[in-house]
Amino acid sequence: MKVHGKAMRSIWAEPNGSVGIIDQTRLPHAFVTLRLTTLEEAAHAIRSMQVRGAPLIGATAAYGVCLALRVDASDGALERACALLQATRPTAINLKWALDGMRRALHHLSPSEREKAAWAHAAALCDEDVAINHAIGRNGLALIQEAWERKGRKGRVNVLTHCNAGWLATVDWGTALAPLYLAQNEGLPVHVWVDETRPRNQGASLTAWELGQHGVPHTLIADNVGGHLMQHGEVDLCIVGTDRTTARGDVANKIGTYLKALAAKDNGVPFYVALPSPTLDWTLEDGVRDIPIEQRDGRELTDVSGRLASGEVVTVRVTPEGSAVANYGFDVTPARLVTALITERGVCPASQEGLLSLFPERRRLAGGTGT
Ligand SMILES: CSC[C@H]1O[C@H](OP(=O)(O)O)[C@H](O)[C@@H]1O
Repeated sequence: MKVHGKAMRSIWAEPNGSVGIIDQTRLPHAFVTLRLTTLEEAAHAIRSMQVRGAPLIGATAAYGVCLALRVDASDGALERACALLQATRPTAINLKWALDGMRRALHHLSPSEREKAAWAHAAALCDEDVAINHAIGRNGLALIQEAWERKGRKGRVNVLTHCNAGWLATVDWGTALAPLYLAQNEGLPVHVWVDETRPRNQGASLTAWELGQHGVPHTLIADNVGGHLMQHGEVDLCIVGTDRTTARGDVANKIGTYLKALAAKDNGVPFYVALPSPTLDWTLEDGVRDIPIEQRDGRELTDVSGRLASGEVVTVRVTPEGSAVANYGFDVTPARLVTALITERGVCPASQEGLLSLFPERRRLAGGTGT
């Protein structure tokens, strides 16, 4: 997507063998890029959320393996790199998907062949992500166009989104926001209600920023406003991302998504999940029971960062000393609350049969290991 008019991706390989990323912890107050040169720097980038978003986490892990193999391309080094990267964050399945893909691409090669093959596989993974997301954009665009027709092509189509499932969460285009970018490019009058998404404020800091860069009309709202807007007919549809979706359509996504889905169900508002196939966990069915939910440092809740009038960015504490803090990063929306899943292969019901209709090659695995 474009940053200050210049087209760029969220991650890229530099000619000197380093990996370029956008430091998302600095947005929206500063646009800073970093160069990762070691496995440890790649792992830190994921752990610290300099990069975040399920697809981008996977891409960063793939490049982290490349950086590791430059130092040591032995079987042991490959396994140690995958283990270190896998341990960075537990919920997004794309991490495991990317690392499993790197292992499959590399384990049969001799150590001397591995680094070159790793860089090629990581690059191909990134290109595949861009193509998947653009296809999700096209499939989601049709839903926005249908909403526009339902409104008699009057006013604007109001879409609510939670957290950041935009191009910053992927290599490019985004998942939940891809349909909005395509709608904007088509001249459809869209408007986005952007949940701020406490405590990390990915909506306020990232979604609002990237929509603004692309000129997409949007309004930032507190996390608890969405239900009120739905009650008053101000939301035509919801589109959110996912970090892991089970074989029967249960959706793990940023904390608070489940509550939005409940409000949408109660008000008859379509609730869509943009789901790239690498984010599907075919080995699980019951997401509430089985998807691991990340718990992060309580300081993400007790402290907030912001920019002073002087331009200095500071961090301040907003809670009393001594209060216990629970910082759950994700929740799981049961499939029954999801109107449909927007995948790169089309839109389907949030169900095992719905997913198998788009991914029939998985039918032989359904009910088996699923991998
Ligand atoms: C397209 S994946 C976006 C997904 O990832 C976010 O989580 P985090 O920012 O903690 O990596 C959030 O759940 C988004 O929906």
